[in-house]
Amino acid sequence: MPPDSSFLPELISFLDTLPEPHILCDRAYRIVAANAAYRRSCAHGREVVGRTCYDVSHRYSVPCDRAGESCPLARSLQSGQRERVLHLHHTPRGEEYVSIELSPVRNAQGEIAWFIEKMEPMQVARGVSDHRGLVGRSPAFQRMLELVARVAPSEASVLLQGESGTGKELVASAVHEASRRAEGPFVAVDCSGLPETLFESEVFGHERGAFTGAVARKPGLVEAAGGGTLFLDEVGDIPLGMQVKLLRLLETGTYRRVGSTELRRADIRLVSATHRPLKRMIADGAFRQDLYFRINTFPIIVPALRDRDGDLPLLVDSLLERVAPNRRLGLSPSAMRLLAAHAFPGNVRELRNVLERASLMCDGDMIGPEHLPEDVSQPETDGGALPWAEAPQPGQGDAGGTSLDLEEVQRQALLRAVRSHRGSRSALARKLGISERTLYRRLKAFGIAEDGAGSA
Ligand SMILES: Nc1ncnc2c1ncn2[C@@H]1O[C@H](COP(=O)(O)OP(=O)(O)OP(=O)(O)O)[C@@H](O)[C@H]1O
Repeated sequence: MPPDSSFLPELISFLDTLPEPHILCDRAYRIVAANAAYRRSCAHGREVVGRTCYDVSHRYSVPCDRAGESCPLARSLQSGQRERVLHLHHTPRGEEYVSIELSPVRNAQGEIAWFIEKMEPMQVARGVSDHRGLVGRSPAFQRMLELVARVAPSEASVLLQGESGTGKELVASAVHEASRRAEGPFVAVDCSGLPETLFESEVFGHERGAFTGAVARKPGLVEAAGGGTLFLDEVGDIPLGMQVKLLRLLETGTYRRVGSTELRRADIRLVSATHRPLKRMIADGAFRQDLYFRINTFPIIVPALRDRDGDLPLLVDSLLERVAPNRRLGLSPSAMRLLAAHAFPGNVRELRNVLERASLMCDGDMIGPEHLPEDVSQPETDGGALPWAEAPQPGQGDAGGTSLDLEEVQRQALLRAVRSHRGSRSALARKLGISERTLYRRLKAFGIAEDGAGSA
């Protein structure tokens, strides 16, 4: 029986009033109508009615789930309810990430006959080379981005976990940009560099005369982030004494400036990040469990570069645009092969450093193996490239869960790097794509001496 379409004119005229792009599809994936917002921002003069959604958005000849992607329509047919996914869509502006919400519409017999598809372009990430923001298209990257798209519109506290240099700060700002607070400020605090007393006055502010040197009243970072997002980087480094104050802020939404009794109301959304194993720190008494639950409403693992299959060429193009914006630099196939064989323990930050150095070494337009640093261009002889494959991989082995594995991988890799390195500490830091201060901190945290002493 053909679906009852008598109510379609009313439905289409309702869709026309909605500000976001919407299309109406039938069960055979055919587009029955597109609203004014879709025609304005997505169609650009192309006729889409009568064509299938997979043809228009993906240029596929078969539905997405038969082309290896998740299809919200098939999922909605199965679940009988609303479904959301993130897809890379072909648009007149090139390929874009689009957050799709698909709602089934039932006919008089109660059967699903139509689907309303709402599409919201996600501006914070690109699947093609770009000179700013997050880029990537690997499955691991898309899984992470889908979580960002899901959580961003809410007020939930987000905890980003991942190795150093994976782009946690960029992901935090993507959460902010895709949220309702995007017009407000994004304030980042590096918790690793702040001793306890300074932390309190920096974060909560202080009154004049609150302590020696407090010559004027100063608003804190919580106040500066009002109406926006507060990003606590390296949250695992917050001293225990301060953790309780942060917990109180999150539980009551209020705080006091140092030296003041006045209770002030905070208007922030919290995003935190760490490369440290918080669960193990809780067991060791170094991190409060109650605070952990407060900051970790929505955990997101930011994948390591080695887990982002196929993203390397895209990242290389984007980062070359960033490090040498006025040149049209490319990579020779042999240089690309060397990069692909390298383990990148310092992740995207290390890749960026390698490319920045190569761009300075290369006078022409083509970066070759000779322009790459030795540990990348001569992996076998150097021994400095970190043997990640030999280290325990996240998810393998012991009972501590993801964060414990992550820490063990990092410890092992650092130990090997220190033992095989023949040079200064600053050279090692450069090679790993981290600052000397961060290297020092890591060595201390992992109990590794500078000569590589420490249990394997
Ligand atoms: N997906 C990505 N696309 C483009 N650039 C990226 C991406 N991920 C990381 N970068 C770049 O890599 C560098 C490191 O990123 P970022 O500082 O956000 O890492 P991090 O995980 O916060 O590091 P840390 O743990 O040491 O603070 C930055 O220059 C950032 O622009």
